[in-house]
Amino acid sequence: MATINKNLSDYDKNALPNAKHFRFGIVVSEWNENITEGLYKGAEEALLDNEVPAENIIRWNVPGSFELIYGAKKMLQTQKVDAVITIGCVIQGQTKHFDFVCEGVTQGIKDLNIQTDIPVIFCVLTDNTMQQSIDRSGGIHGNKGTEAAIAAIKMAYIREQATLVHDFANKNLLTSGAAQLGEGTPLELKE
Ligand SMILES: Nc1c(NC[C@H](O)[C@H](O)[C@H](O)CO)[nH]c(=O)[nH]c1=O
Ligand SMILES: CC(=O)[C@@H](O)COP(=O)(O)O
Repeated sequence: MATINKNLSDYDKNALPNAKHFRFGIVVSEWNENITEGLYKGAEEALLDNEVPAENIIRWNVPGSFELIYGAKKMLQTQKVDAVITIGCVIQGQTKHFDFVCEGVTQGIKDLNIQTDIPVIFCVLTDNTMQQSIDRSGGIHGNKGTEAAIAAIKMAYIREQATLVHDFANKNLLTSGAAQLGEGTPLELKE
């Protein structure tokens, strides 16, 4: 389904996990800041709407979308976050630079998701025109920043649950390799 067939801002709050205890890093590109500020606003509002405390949202700015990769890497290495949202807007110019920036950012953020344990969300518009970017950062098609924040909440939850299951299994494996269910042993949420 293409963006024109769905509103990027639509989500069902009741279908989302509790996000109050999660910390989110948001790395924002300064290129096309009229767009990236709108994307950030959408992401921030969606996190706050889901009761994420303001102090649990850490924002860093970087010069351009290509620097989102390094900014996200240092954010997840140093800020004890449960997910990172990378926000950028790349618009086609006269040269092939657009292709290389878009490919580089896409591959770099993909690599972070493979090489680290923290989900990194791709909120980078790669548009042909400024109008397309306006339409997707709070315009007629909604806000991709909102979509990214909801994805960040869902992925932080998946990471939390996967960690619990992994730790539980490691602590309670029988010689057979089956997980031993202790009598009334509650799963303790990791700090
Ligand atoms: N043209 C756009 C850029 N270009 C700059 C690069 O992202 C990068 O900052 C530079 O090559 C130095 O490493 N960045 C965007 O975010 N959006 C553009 O449209
Ligand atoms: C994505 C870009 O770097 C691009 O907007 C720069 O414009 P140009 O290709 O005209 O140099």
